[in-house]
Amino acid sequence: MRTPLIAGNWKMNGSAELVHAFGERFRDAALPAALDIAVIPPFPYLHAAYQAFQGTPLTLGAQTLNPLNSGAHTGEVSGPMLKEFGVTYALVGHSERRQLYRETDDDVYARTLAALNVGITPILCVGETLEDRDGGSTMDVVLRQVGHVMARLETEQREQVVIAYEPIWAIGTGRTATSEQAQDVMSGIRAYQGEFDTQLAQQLRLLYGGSMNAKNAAELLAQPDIDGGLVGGASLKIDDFHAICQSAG
Ligand SMILES: O=C(CO)COP(=O)(O)O
Repeated sequence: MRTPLIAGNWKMNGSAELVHAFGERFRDAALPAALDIAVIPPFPYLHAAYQAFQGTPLTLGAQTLNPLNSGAHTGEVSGPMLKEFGVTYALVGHSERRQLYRETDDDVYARTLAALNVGITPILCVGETLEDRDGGSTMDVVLRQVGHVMARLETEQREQVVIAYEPIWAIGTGRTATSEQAQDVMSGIRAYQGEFDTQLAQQLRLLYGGSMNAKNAAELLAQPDIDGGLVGGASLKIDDFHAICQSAG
């Protein structure tokens, strides 16, 4: 049985005030019993969030991490630093990092290892462009991104990874993948994992991301291979994020 995970990626948004509001709101919120929830704010808010989320079901995630533990890398943040602030999850390979910051599949692999090495659960983000989809190469692109990381990990490492399927054309556009489109790709990812290890494939948590909101979450989350959501814009609105969490029941 896979425990659903709803993760809110704030990207370069939010405020200290919003962190505190989330802590307050989720302290006594009605939520499904079996549900993991993560809030993934920008780095400067991690400490405040760590404190504000004590006694709530909210766990913390980071939006990226450097593959190294320390060193002369101005502007970067490492896995051990994140671990000190109680970070449970780290996004790796988000399409915005791949596109805007030129992260390659090798970079994504290195970041995945860095997270695993400090006991942080990597959320490996994969997804195709509209051009890929229109050209019929969605599955090739997605499985290349998945395989580049997963095929190089040991079994015990692979067990720790969460995969988020985020079609790039659905991110921030209001154009969600239909539940059938998402299910098709996500069952393909699970089947691919099954080629290595059937038990692992059954345990693998798969999240959908791309314009998930309070209205469409229930239908997406009802798909057999969708175990949760990676939510962008709607994760900044407390009521909407709470409603999405409730849909995961
Ligand atoms: O990129 C996303 C989450 O990582 C999705 O963002 P939106 O929910 O704003 O489309």
